Amino acid sequence: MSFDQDELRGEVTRGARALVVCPDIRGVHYDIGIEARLEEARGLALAIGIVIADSFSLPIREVRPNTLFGAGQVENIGIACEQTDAELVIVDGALSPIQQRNLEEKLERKVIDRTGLILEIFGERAATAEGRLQVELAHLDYQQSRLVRSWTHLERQRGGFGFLGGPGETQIEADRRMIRQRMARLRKELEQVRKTRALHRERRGRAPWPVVALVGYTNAGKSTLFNRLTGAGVMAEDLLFATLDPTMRSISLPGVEKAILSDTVGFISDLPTQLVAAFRATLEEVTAADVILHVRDISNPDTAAQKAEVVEILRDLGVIEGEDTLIPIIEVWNKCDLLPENERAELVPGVAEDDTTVAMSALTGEGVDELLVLLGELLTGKARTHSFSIPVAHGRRIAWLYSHGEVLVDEEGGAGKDGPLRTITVRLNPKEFGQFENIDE
Ligand SMILES: Nc1nc2c(ncn2[C@@H]2O[C@H](COP(=O)(O)OP(=O)(O)OP(=O)(O)O)[C@@H](O)[C@H]2O)c(=O)[nH]1
Repeated sequence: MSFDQDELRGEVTRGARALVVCPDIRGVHYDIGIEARLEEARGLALAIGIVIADSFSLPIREVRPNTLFGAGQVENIGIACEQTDAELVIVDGALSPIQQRNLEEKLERKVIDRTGLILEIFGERAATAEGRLQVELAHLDYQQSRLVRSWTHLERQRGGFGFLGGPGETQIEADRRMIRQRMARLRKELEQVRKTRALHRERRGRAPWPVVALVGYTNAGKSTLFNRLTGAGVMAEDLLFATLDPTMRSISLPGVEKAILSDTVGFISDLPTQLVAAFRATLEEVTAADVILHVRDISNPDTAAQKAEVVEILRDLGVIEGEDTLIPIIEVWNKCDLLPENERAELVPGVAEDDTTVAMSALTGEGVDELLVLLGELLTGKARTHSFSIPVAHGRRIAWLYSHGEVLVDEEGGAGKDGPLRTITVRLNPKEFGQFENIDE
C-alpha cells in the first residue's frame, strides 16, 4: 500500500505548543464575537492536550487566495512563533489546501485549520462504533480534498517531477482511489451498524448501573464538573475504567450505589458542515443515558443561543420529541460564581422551582450537593408515568411491568401487526424505563 494510513490521522500531538490565530474576515458573519471565538478556539485546543503558546485574532480585509493572511501578517505570525517557541499554528477558520501548504512552507511549521482541529477532538471522543466510523469518514473526506489540490507538493516529495503528467500524477490518482475505496468500505460498515442498531441496547444491557451523560456547549464546564463529581479519590476499578474509556467514570449518588458519568464532546459554534454527521454520531451514546445533564455557562452572554443549539441536536437525536423529553434532562446552570451579586442571590445555591434546573459552580463547588440529590432522586424515587402499547403475545414484557412498576391502567388497545394489543400505563423510574427496553418478548 503506497499511501501512508498514518497521514490520515494524528495531525497533531498532545503536548504540542501551538499558536492559535483567529482570522476575523470582513464581511463574514460569525455567530459569536471575536473574543468568544478566540476563547472557544483555545478551549478546543486545550481539549486535546495542546499547550497554547499564544493566541490572537487578525483582521482580514481581503482574503489572499494563497495564504489567507496578508504578507505582513504571515510574517508577524512567524515572529510570534519564534518568540513563543510554538511548533504548531492553529488557524481558527477554514484554510484551502493551497493556503495550508503555503503557510506551512512560509512558517516552517505544521499548520492546521478549524476542521482539522475539530476532527482530532471527535477522533478522541468517538465512543460508539458509529461515531468512530463517521469520524474516520469525515477525516478521509477532508484528506481527499487536500490530496486533490495539493498534488504538486506530494509529487515533489515523491521525486516525481520532471515528467509532465508522469509518475507523480499517477501516484496521486492511486492515493485518491485508495481513499475512495476505504470510504466506500466505511459507508458499508456504517450501513451495517445502523441496520443492527443493537449498539445502544447492548451497551445498556452491559452496564448494570445507571448512566448519566454530560452534554453542553464547548467551554460550559463539562470537564470541570466531571472532575468534581468523580472526585479525587479514584478507586482502582475506576482506574481500569479510565484506561478503557477516559470519558467514563463511576460516581456514587444519594440512594444510588453507583452510577456511570459519561462525558461527551462539546458543542461547537459554526461547525463545518462536513463534520455535522460525525458530530452527531459521537453523541449517539447520549441516547443510551438514564439522565442527561445539560451543562450551561450561565454567565455567557450567548447562553440562550447556545442552549437552543443543544436542544436542537437533542431533538435530532430523538431525546426530545415535541414537548416531551424521553430521557430526563437536568439543566446545570454552571459558572454562577461569575454572575453579578444581585443575579446570583436569586439562583444560588440549588434547585429552581421546576426541579430540573440546578444553579451551581463547578469551580467553587456551590450547588454540587443539590445537583447530586436531584440526580439521586431522578434515578431512584422519581418514577414517571409511561404508556406502552404491547402485543398480548409479549407475555414476558407485560409480566416485567407488573413485577417492577406500578401498573395504573391495563386495557385492550386494538390490534397491531403482532396481533391484539394492550395499553398499559405504568409508573417507572428512569432506570427501570431503560431496563424495560431491553426485555425480550
Ligand atoms: N468561574 C468559573 N469557571 C469555570 C466553572 N466551570 C468551569 N470553568 C472554567 O471554564 C473553562 C472551560 O471549562 P471545561 O470544563 O474545560 O469546559 P468543557 O465544557 O469541558 O469544554 P469542552 O471540553 O471544550 O467541551 C475552564 O477554564 C474552567 O476552569 C465555574 O463554575 N466557574
